[in-house]
Amino acid sequence: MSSPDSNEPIQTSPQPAKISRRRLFGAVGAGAVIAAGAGAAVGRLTAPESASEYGDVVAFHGEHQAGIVTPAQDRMHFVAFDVTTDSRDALVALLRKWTEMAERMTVGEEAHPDGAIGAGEYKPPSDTGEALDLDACQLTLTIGFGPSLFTTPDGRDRFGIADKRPTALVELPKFTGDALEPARSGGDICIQACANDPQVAVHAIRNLARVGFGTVAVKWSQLGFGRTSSTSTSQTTPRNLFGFKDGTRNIKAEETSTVSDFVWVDPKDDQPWMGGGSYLVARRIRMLIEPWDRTVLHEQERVIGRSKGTGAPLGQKAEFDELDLDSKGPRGPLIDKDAHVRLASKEELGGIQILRRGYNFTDGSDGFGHLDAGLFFIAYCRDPQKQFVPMQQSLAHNDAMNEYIKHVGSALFAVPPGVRAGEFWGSSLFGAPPGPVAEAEK
Ligand SMILES: C=CC1=C(C)c2cc3[nH]c(cc4nc(cc5[nH]c(cc1n2)c(C)c5CCC(=O)O)C(CCC(=O)O)=C4C)c(C)c3C=C
Ligand SMILES: [Fe+2]
Repeated sequence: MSSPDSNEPIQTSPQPAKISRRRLFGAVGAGAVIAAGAGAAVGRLTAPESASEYGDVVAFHGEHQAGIVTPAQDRMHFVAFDVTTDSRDALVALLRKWTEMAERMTVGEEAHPDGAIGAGEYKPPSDTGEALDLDACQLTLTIGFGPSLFTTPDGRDRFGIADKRPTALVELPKFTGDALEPARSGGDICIQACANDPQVAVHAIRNLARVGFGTVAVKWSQLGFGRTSSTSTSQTTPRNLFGFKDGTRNIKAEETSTVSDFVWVDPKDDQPWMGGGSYLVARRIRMLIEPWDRTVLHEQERVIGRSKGTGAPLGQKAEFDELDLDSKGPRGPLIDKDAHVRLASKEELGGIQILRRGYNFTDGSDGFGHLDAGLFFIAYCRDPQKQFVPMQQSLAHNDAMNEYIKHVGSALFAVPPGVRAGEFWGSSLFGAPPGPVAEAEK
């Protein structure tokens, strides 16, 4: 068992008991107590491989927010909000309330104590109810703050935090080939919900959005399935919608010094309130599935730079063999000059790395008979301007994959450090002392 203040992944019992929201209903309070009381796991090294493990709980409290290096779950619901008030007090009250709700939902409780049925027949229920009977399913909720929260596009400092905006938190530059849709880009606040059951992730976002009425409005949201990265060495590498293993050379939680160098912000980097936090880059990348599906296997593998079956780098045998960027094959370099893995590799980028945590998406078809599908790319980095930007510049200019993809949405958020008992999401930014959650409207 981990301490309640740690969200470091830890080894847990192999078969944690299933916990039902109903059984938990009204029985216990804080996450740690629930985890212990129900015999559930608090964080784990291995990804769940079956429904029987869906009772797992990932600790909400800790030095860092959960949902970054904690093992990537199978499903995601991501939302970006606009803040619709100019009142700092209203915003802080909402962040406090959201924190309290997140503490509850991540251990499998209803969003509020009286929940879906407890407030009586003559009040709208304070929990929407669709996750009743479902377990925590490793739900993680991760919050981030966009550049526009600090200064509005017309230059206003609505919440008195303009001087706390980190230098790294500026809009991403336009990259070659970008076809960004404003309605799928930006946002003042984001919340990433990941879980092993889509209904649990959707329930969490729905209930957070619901209590935000009058303070925030949903700007855009995205559902994702089939994680496209591993964030732990114990997870098998999943496949993306091009059919390739994705995440083989991702940063893994167990590589602690790489994680410190490339994921967590040091308090001395810039703004001390961001110490222990990170930056989240989100890109909705449409994958042009039909042309890809008509492309011969040899070309698909050349574009990626890896074998489709094994995931091995071209010229190698096994998935985790080293990339050989120097050797020549019969028709030129083993891994082409414009292969995706070459251009995104630390070897070609002066040592730069990022932590990827994206999801596949399919949003029906586009009206022309084409699948509207792709990769909802999420990266966490210590400084997006020094990591994501040069990497994406290199890919945007030269990547052979560009023929088959289109970036249609983009956003950047500062992800504050983790929450400790008595704190709330963003308390290091807003400097407000710990206190009870204001009883806001339900
Ligand atoms: C700016 C960063 C990246 C974007 C955008 C991106 C899009 C993208 N990637 C794939 C599929 C694969 N990517 C793979 C490796 C890989 N990709 C990035 C970065 C971006 N990808 C990095 C840093 C790496 C690792 C490079 C290395 O060091 O080897 C792979 C290979 C397997 C792996 O290592 O993960 C695949 C496959 C798609 C389909 C896509 C956009 C739709
Ligand atoms: Fe990639």
